[in-house]
Amino acid sequence: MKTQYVFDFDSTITRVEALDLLAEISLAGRSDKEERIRKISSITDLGIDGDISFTESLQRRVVLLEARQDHLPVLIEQLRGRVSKSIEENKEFFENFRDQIYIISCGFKEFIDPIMEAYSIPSDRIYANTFAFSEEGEIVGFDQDNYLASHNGKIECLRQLQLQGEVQVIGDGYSDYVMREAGVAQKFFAYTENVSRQKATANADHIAPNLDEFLFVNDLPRNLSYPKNRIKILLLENIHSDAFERLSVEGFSVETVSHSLPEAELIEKIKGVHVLGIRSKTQVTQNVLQAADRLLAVGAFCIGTKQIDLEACKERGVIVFNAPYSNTRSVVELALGHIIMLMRSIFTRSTEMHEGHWQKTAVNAREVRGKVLGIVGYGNIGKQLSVLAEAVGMKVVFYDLEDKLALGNAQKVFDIKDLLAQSDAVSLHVDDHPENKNLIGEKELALMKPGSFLINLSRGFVVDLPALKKSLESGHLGGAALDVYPSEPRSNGAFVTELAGVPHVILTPHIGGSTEEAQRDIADFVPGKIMDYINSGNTVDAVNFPNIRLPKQQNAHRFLHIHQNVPGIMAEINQVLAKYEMNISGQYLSTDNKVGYVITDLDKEYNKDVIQALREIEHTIKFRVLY
Ligand SMILES: NC(=O)c1ccc[n+]([C@@H]2O[C@H](COP(=O)([O-])OP(=O)(O)OC[C@H]3O[C@@H](n4cnc5c(N)ncnc54)[C@H](O)[C@@H]3O)[C@@H](O)[C@H]2O)c1
Ligand SMILES: O=C(O)[C@H](O)COP(=O)(O)O
Repeated sequence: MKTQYVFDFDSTITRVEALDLLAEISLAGRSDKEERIRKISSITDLGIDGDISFTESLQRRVVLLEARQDHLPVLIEQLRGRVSKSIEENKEFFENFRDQIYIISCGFKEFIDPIMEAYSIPSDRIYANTFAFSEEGEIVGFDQDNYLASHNGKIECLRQLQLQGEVQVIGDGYSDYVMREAGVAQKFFAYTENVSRQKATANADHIAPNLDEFLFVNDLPRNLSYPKNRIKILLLENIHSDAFERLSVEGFSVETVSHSLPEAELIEKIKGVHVLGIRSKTQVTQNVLQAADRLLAVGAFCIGTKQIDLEACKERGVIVFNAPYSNTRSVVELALGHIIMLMRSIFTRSTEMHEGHWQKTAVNAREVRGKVLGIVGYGNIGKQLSVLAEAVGMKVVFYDLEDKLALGNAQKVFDIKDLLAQSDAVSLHVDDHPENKNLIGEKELALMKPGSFLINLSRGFVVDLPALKKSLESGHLGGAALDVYPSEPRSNGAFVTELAGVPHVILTPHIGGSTEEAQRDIADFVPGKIMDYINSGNTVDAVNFPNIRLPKQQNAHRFLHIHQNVPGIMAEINQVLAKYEMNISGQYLSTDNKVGYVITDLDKEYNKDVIQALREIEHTIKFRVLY
């Protein structure tokens, strides 16, 4: 016997309560509109939660509505645009299962019928109230004899239908779950895509945040192979709330933690997580990855990615994204600020003022105009700094391991020693490669011009701090500004550094990239990349993986196969596809020396056994089906 699916309408099929919307239309332009709408909404809720009888709720609302027949076409038009997103996306389910679907609603057939007609559900499968009109076309009431106009009317309505087979109710309110409670339905799915009501979720056999989840649980044909709400995303380190917002709106289940987690805690927390979001503090090690049983992607919500074992991620088919430019400008502005503050002895003057001492002097206060700025590491940040420093009149020299185009009037030097010897300020912007440890040590500091300044906003391990302290205390270096340290705390709180208390030293707590603009931009950029990968398989801008931009596919299935790059594997994949007579509409491949990533688009219908066969191919790392 076939399962019968009984859907509620308001706030389930549609995102809104239709009578609330009707009130907006019928009361438009009235001075008491807001007051009446508030009353109607609260009466709606009282009825839905079962706190007053439904008949009473309906009567009171109809009086307040003062609606007319000619308001209904406007309402229907607006409702068409407010169908729940996942219901719209699974229209085919309604078409294919229309003989097993009923709508039982305490709303009104006058607006439900035309909406459901577009979903192939005929009027005779829709059970709802009907309006009563005056001769002038005013809505004056409703058919009081309809079961659905009375308290617990849905129970009686469903009982009268005498449906055979299991009856599943999908709805958001009290009147829906009581059908299961009364024994006329066997299962109740609390539908929370639009509203989550405590009484409904507490009494549900299953909570369905969208129709995809309902279809997945019932193993019914659906638009998405895996519901998005089942994809768990863990965001650590106080990532900007826009990221949470974007990913949640997309339908993913997102959890946030305000700080970084040590390895042991992350090992526990990572289980079942599909996407991990971190910043510069969280170490994604082999051990963490071993525990990560569902991990598909890691998002570094920053520039640096050396905190992540990129190779181990790749070997496990875990794609890593970062935000390579989002905070570049913020770092540059702070670096320039540090340079100016050091040249003018601003922190010394400011400290004196805080201690109640007025010291107006030009000693050790110089303009930056005409001074030489030495930039070590002429990448994204180094280049931007070069441009801004020249704009304030500095002469720029730079040193990079790679051959780089000099911007503006900047001069390339071929040996770091030349840069150190001629610069009034040296600013470090090298990447976080381990070989850069102690790039600036005792020897390099000794080569710097007497009275010059060192600025480090790259990585803490790049500078030998005891050597820097010695150089500053000896009076050789004029001052320093540090934003990064060899060891940084996981969360805000106590911090100790040997540079504390040393004069002419500016210390900032790794805030180069911590501006509202940068963090907002990162929170937009990285989730965009993650969603692109999860939803369509795109790996454009992945840090550790072959990059591939895929075309959008209509009416097709997409198989994503990640494998070790060994000879013959493509042939094997295609043999399997041929064996199962897959009709391939597109195939894309990208490889590097370790892994291969092949994407196959197929016609809608296919033999599901092919999935297992593809998974079983030797050297397969990960396999995913989209749509
Ligand atoms: N303080 C902060 O909040 C903050 C924010 C963002 C980035 N950063 C750090 O800033 C640094 C630079 O970032 P980016 O986006 O410009 O990186 P990038 O990769 O664009 O540039 C780094 C450049 O350094 C060069 N380089 C590496 N080692 C070198 C060496 N030993 N000598 C000379 N050149 C060397 C590389 O060739 C490259 O051109 C990174 O370490 C990054 O982690 C810090
Ligand atoms: O790599 C980076 O972008 C910077 O070091 C900033 O890191 P954060 O996001 O941890 O401040």
